[in-house]
Amino acid sequence: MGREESVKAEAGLPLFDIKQAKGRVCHQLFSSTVFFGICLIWFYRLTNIPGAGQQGRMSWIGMFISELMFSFYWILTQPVRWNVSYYLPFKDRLLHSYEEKLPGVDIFVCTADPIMEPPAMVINTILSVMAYNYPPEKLTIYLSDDGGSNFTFYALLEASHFSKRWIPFCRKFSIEPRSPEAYFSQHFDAQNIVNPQEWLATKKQYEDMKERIQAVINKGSISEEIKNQHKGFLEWNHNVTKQNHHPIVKIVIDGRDKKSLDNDGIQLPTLVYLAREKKLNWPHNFKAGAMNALIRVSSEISNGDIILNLDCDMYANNTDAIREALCFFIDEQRGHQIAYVQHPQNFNNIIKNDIYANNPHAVNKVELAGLGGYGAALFCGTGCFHRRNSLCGSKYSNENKQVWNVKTRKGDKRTINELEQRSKVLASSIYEKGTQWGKEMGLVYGCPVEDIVTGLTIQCRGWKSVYYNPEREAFLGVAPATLDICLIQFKRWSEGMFQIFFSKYCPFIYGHKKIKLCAQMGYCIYLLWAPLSLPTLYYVIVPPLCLLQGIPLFPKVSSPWFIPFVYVFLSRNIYSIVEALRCGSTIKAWWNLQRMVMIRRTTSFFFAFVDTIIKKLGLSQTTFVLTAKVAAEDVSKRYEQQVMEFGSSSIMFTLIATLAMLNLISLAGAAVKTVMLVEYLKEMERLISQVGVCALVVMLNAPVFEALFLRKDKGRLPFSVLFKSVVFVSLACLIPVR
Ligand SMILES: O=c1ccn([C@@H]2O[C@H](COP(=O)(O)OP(=O)(O)O[C@H]3O[C@H](CO)[C@@H](O)[C@H](O)[C@H]3O)[C@@H](O)[C@H]2O)c(=O)[nH]1
Ligand SMILES: [Mn+2]
Repeated sequence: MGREESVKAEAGLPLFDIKQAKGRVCHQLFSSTVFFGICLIWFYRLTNIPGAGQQGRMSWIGMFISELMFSFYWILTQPVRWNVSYYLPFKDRLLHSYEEKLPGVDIFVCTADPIMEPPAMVINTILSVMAYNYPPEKLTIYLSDDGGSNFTFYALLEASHFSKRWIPFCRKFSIEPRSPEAYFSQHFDAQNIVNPQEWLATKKQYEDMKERIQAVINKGSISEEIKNQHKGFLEWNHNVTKQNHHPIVKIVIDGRDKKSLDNDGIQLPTLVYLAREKKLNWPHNFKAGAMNALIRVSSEISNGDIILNLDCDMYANNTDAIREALCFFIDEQRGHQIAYVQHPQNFNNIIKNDIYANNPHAVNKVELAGLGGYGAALFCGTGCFHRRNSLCGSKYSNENKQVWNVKTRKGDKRTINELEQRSKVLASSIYEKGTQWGKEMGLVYGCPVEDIVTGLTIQCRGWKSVYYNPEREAFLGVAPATLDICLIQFKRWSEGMFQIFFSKYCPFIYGHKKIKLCAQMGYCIYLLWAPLSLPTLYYVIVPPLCLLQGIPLFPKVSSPWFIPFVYVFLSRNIYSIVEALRCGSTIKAWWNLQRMVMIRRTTSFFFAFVDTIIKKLGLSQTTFVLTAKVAAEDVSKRYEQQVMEFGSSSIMFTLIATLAMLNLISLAGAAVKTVMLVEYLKEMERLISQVGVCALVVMLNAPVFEALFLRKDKGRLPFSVLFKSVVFVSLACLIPVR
């Protein structure tokens, strides 16, 4: 077949395929046996409540309620596991038949603080997306700087110069990934470098640039010499602070300009710097506000039909990612239903065995893929391609097939100044007053997980969404490298999600008849993280207390009722190990995950639960605690060595230590009593399950004990935490258990 003919033959073919994972029926059968076991446990709990006045009655009822909550949560996690689906794009078909019809793509990169998100990191993300394999005249990149920092602006200018060398270099040698930092930090075999001279020169230019940026930041101000190079610096008079400044919009590279060429004479993509206006005491709605300003400003400047949004640490790791994502949107049969294509969040700093469980293998490969199977992939805030229309609030309609806008910016005759002036109006803080922005239009305001709630509203307007998890990760970011940061991040997430559950957006109500019941349940796997803290806390507090006082909470080992408990416990855990291994995890990583799950639930989720209630009562306001993307040298070193980082006496750490100590002391107490008291020994057959539960908690907490007793480095738990935890545990042991 000649090219012409093959183009014709391919024109009508689907651009993507959906494959369902095998074993659905098997899984359902397995789920039903576990469910049967759960029912037996309920029955046992109900029929064996200690009588009024008997010791342990309240504790028993508490166990029953906790187990009910666990069971209910487990039920929520099942439907997604029956519908795991994989989406496969055919980018070659796109290449052959649609090259001229490619739509404009606008890429948004968000940053918010030049200290926690170093400009050198931000521009690596920018450079990686500028070098995408996509027609540059159809590509526009926007950097939203909520930090309003001239350092970030300066770094962006530097990046715009370096891109002239970087993009042709990437093209010529087809290099991957296209973030210079990530590329040059790979291990290279000298023989494999095609052109060592050019390679070295590019590397040198990159490193010089990095040094210049670092020098400016170290100095703490920008020299007059640099300021004279670009009139954009004039925007930063001494009134500009992070929280308070006028809107700044600068078109750094204008793709229409005949002079904006790279070193090979090829057009550069358009590059825009934006710092939306901020005023003290005026809500700016954090990232959601930044995204909405980006949507408006970009509609003025380039108005690409497709929007890719990225956090500043998420560099592009696959040059063809745009083309792959486009397959889903452009497909002639099903493409018009799709609002967004979400990629999983992957990180390039995951260490062996992943001590903080930053890479949730089973979530990425099973749960999210299962939700995707119901057409309700979550929007996770970064690594997501959107259809501009649907993000702006339009409803899905079967009739309106999108006509893609294939025009480039070339036809736009407005001057840069006109564009910037108009954009400033759109980026001013009063612009949204009295409009539907943050409600029906753009990202939804008022929630720390603006992404999840926005995704849900889009689906409830009739759109479908795709979860796409390609073999080669499309984006890689920076995962938290200390326990503290992890827990704060999970607190923000769990709090935001629980807020959604309690708001008018609760999937069971808001999504009723709009998304599938199984998808509503799937959403609640995450939305109900916070309340899951309660039964977990119960399970790590009450059994050890009861053990100390010799009150049994589980059936005897010889009783037939012991079987459902063992079955549910073993089947759940063996299943979860198998699932993790199949998703590419390791046993050690799985074990670390169990520890992190326990710690998150008893700290982050618990504080999130409390804070959500306080907020519901109107006592405080929504906040967004930014995740730091850099760590001190010794901290990073301990991270590399897989040593947990504590190093402070935060209230979360005190809670972790207290719970660990409680279980340890209770175990020790039980051991002493077994040896000393004959009656206690007789009860052992009924207490042994509790010994098991406590022992498990103690084993999971091994790194906590190490940090309390053994370590000498700065990341250990301070003595004050040990002291407080012992006091709390002693007090707890004095409480009479009912
Ligand atoms: O006022 C703000 C606060 C944050 N950001 C940006 O939002 C992104 C995410 O912030 P980060 O601190 O990295 O939060 P993470 O916990 O890593 O973010 C996850 O969770 C967020 C919701 O809680 C989502 O918005 C993110 O996309 C998702 O990666 C970053 O690029 C920030 O620069 C802003 O632009 N303005
Ligand atoms: Mn992040």
